Amino acid sequence: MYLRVFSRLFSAMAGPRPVVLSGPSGAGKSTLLKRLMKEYEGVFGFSVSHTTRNPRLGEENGKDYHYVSREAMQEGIANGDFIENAEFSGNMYGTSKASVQDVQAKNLICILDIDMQGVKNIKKTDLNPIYVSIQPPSMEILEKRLRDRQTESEESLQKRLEAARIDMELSKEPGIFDVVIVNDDLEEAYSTLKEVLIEEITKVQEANKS
Ligand SMILES: Nc1ncnc2c1ncn2[C@@H]1O[C@H](COP(=O)(O)OP(=O)(O)OP(=O)(O)O)[C@@H](O)[C@H]1O
Ligand SMILES: Nc1nc2c(ncn2[C@@H]2O[C@H](COP(=O)(O)O)[C@@H](O)[C@H]2O)c(=O)[nH]1
Repeated sequence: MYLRVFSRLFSAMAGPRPVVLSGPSGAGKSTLLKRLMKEYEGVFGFSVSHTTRNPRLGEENGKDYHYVSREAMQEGIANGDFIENAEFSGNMYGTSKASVQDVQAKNLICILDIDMQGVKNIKKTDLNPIYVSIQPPSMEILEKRLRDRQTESEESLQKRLEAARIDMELSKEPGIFDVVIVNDDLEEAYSTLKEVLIEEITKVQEANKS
């Protein structure tokens, strides 16, 4: 009895669980998370990663990513500023401790959009997120989505497709993800994602009322 009360109290004090969205480049993670953040304003906060890749048209420094040089990133890693970092498609990416703390300090659900290497490294920490894999319906559809997005050179596209093949295989392994969502029909994928997160969403909404 006391243990149950204590554990409820502790989980309320600890704040909402973060959410890790992972899956192949082009599967639809950003599309889904942007929609979630728009519908549930004041509930989610995005963990703004660092990257050495160049900004895409329309992306903003400090909002989509912190765009940094390889040297600055390596220095930050050496200083212990990052929870995890990875090399993906010829660029460095990483989640800084500050980016997660900024969101958690506001008692929001922290969303991390990270690749499979990041997932494996986050599992070694005490972050305790809900792990969601967003998968495309097929390699053919993924390739079409990536090409239509017009953000990648042919070289970058091929590297991303290669990483996607590995990601799609690994996502089938039991125990890595709490849920795997196939993003075929966007409305269906979005409503499944909301169902998965509704408990945490409600917690934050209740806390915001008081
Ligand atoms: N269900 C869907 N049906 C059709 N197109 C989609 C669907 N979901 C996303 N898209 C489109 O596919 C493209 C890739 O989506 P998005 O950029 O969200 O992927 P991502 O997983 O965030 O990729 P990355 O990891 O490279 O940032 C976008 O142009 C997006 O509009
Ligand atoms: N391990 C990490 N992976 C990250 C991080 N931020 C983004 N990503 C992943 O990189 C790829 C490519 O992203 P893009 O914006 O260049 O298309 C994608 O799979 C992201 O999930 C991070 O901090 N750590």
